[in-house]
Amino acid sequence: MKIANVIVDVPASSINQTFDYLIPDKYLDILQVGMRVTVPFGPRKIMGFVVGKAAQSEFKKLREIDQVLDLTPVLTTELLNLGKWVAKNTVSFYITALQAMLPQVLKAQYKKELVRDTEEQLSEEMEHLFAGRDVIGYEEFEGSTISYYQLQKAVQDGDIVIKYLVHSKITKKYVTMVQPAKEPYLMEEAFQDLSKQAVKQRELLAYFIEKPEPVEKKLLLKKYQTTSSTIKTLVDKALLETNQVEVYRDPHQQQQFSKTTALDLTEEQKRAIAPMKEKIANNEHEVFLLHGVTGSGKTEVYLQAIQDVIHKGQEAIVLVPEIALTPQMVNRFKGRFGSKVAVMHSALSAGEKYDEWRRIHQKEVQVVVGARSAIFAPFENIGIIIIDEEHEGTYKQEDQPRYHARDVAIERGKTHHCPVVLGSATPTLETFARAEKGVYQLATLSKRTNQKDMPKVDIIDMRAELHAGNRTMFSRVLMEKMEQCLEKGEQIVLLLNRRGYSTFVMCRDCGHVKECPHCDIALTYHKNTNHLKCHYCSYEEPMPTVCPECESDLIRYFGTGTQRVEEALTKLLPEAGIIRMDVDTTRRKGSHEKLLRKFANKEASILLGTQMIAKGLDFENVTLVGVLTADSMLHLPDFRSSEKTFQLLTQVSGRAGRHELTGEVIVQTYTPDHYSIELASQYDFEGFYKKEMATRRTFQYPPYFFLALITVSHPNKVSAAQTTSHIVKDLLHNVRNNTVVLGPSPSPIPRIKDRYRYQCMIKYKNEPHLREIISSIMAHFKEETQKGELLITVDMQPHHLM
Ligand SMILES: Nc1ncnc2c1ncn2[C@@H]1O[C@H](COP(=O)(O)OP(=O)(O)OP(=O)(O)O)[C@@H](O)[C@H]1O
Ligand SMILES: [Zn+2]
Ligand SMILES: [Zn+2]
Repeated sequence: MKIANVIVDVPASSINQTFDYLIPDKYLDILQVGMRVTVPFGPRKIMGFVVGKAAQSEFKKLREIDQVLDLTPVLTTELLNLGKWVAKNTVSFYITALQAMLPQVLKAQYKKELVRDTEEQLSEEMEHLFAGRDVIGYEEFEGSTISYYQLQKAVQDGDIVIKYLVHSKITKKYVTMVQPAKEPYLMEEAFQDLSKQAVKQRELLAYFIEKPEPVEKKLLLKKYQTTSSTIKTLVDKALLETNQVEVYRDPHQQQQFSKTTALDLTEEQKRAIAPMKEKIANNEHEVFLLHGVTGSGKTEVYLQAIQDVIHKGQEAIVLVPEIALTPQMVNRFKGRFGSKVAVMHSALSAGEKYDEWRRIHQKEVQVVVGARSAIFAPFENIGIIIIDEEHEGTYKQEDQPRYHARDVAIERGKTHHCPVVLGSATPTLETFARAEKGVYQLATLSKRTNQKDMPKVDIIDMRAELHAGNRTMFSRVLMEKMEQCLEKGEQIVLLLNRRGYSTFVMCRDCGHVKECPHCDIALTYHKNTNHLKCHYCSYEEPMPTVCPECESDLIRYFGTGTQRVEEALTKLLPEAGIIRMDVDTTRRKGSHEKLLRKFANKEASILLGTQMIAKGLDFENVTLVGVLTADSMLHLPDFRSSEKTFQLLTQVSGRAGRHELTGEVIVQTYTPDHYSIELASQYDFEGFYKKEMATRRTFQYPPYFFLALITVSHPNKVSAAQTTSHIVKDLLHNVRNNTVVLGPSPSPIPRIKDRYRYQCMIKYKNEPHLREIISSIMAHFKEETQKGELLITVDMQPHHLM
């Protein structure tokens, strides 16, 4: 097999095919599928992945692979296939999909070194190469006569470890360890021989006679108040030896994890977990929906299912939404499984992410807890995949490749013959519908583990407040409750949902919101033209000056930021400490955690924040939850706005009364009788599901129809519009009769970075060749897109329609 099929890193064109390269002799024995290589491509050298090997090529004049970057594959065959699947499903490039599976640092060039990892004698040539050192540069090996195959063998035997030294600032951390070089009795002898004046040397020897184990040099020096030269003297006398040991940057190093053990499950939990355990035991794939109210003990179910998987020697992937990946959450997994757990989330530095990835790659851990991209963890024997809060939008990647982690999870679950558990108090309609149909198996937890009822929710009509002369953003009831709460020394969570502010227009007198007559979706206010527009069907009208319902002139788009709320609150309740959590206060690394810790330590009574405070938090002293404006999301130009409102209200209500103290929730709104608010206040998921499903059916939205969104952007507005209408025409030619093609219409954000954006939406029920159709339409514009002016992006199953 002298030929390698390589996918090259050129995503700018339509290059989705492999290129053949000759494998130079020196790499013949070692090159494996899944390794990264550099290859000549035109005048340049670029990176690529080896995705196959062959004995022959249909091409005559092949160029040679330049360098092989890995000695062990970074992508398994499963991941290579998965990459193909992702590329196909999301209509993106294979190379882009492969890149998405690797940590940032493996997408770049890096330097390597060889680290000796055994005390045993290496082969003669190897000993010669290392020449008494523990670490040597990879170039030294390449300059030697030792073959790649010999090296690979030594690596496989665990005698030598290859470490990546990344060019950028991301480097590994080493510490120097000191240990005795001789048997204890010989050390004793040496101690006796030492002159009495050599106080420090004697102290160090005495230490190692007592404790003949490696110790970190830094600690040793500190303990005995001495310098490196003392150690060096003893090393020169062959009494001590030092070596470099790599330490993984453990982001959770500082924290203590108190060990937990499995709780006795409640009857409901037992019933929920039983079929999962069965599937795990039998290596069978199945998708479960674990539908459990907030505080019903879903996490305990995950933990005990994972326990089974670990027992079997298999691995588990747990996905958690980014913002819920708090120390609290991590502790629950580390507390149960200790060092078997790797954590992957975006707050880690690139180096830390790489370290965690490598711990997975080297099978040093069996569980990974992480945000979206952790779904690509390079495990090879997966026993369960869990997606907590499965309804969360962050599981959809909003960038190429636009995959949904849930889809990838199910695909991997099939390959590994293992169960996939989707957990949520408020599953998406798509998921719940599948569970109802029996495509997924439903497991329900209907009660809180503390045996308490869900906290009572009061809906406050803010229009009535206004009419009663209260122009603040806090209703009288909320003020009163907050004061009572503070008197009792209990804590408050206040949610200000900022998403969507100032895009929709509402009458402050009657709560009327302008909606599109054809789509039942709020119109978006366009400041530059002073018009209201619908982004689904392009309908538009001028911004009204008075409310069409009640003729009040208080119709406007309004905005309230967390900062303003904080200021107002400080004036009203000067004695209450307030912690504000929003994008501004959590930008710095670790600040999110710090703020939560402060709140947990009761350094403040009120936690005020955006939706990032709605998830996963579990504070026993929180008895009051206030939602300042429940409607703010309701009128976004998004068919999921009711669903998102219902989810958010349910989640945030779930933060109250999770332990001994009884909780209470106040929801302020201008539209108190909107079904998503009403039903959320009654914790009536099924009621909401039925109502919302009917709406979706009427307006032809998921889960009844699938969506695909094509966005075209171009610096020239006319070109963008024309290309889009060209695409619409092409689509209409090719799709089935019951498929709806909408557009061209301007994107909700009509211009980004001086590019004009138009979109076309496809609503379809069954269109088996849609991806091919779209691909071929895109190929039609290949020349233009290659020039860089025109950009066409495809989002299959879009989550946001921006
Ligand atoms: N079988 C059990 N017996 C006693 N306590 C339990 C049991 N299972 C879970 N708990 C406790 O109940 C509380 C709520 O459980 P958990 O946080 O797992 O619920 P959840 O459904 O994941 O909640 P949320 O969706 O709100 O995050 C936790 O403090 C947990 O330790
Ligand atoms: Zn009005
Ligand atoms: Zn419309």
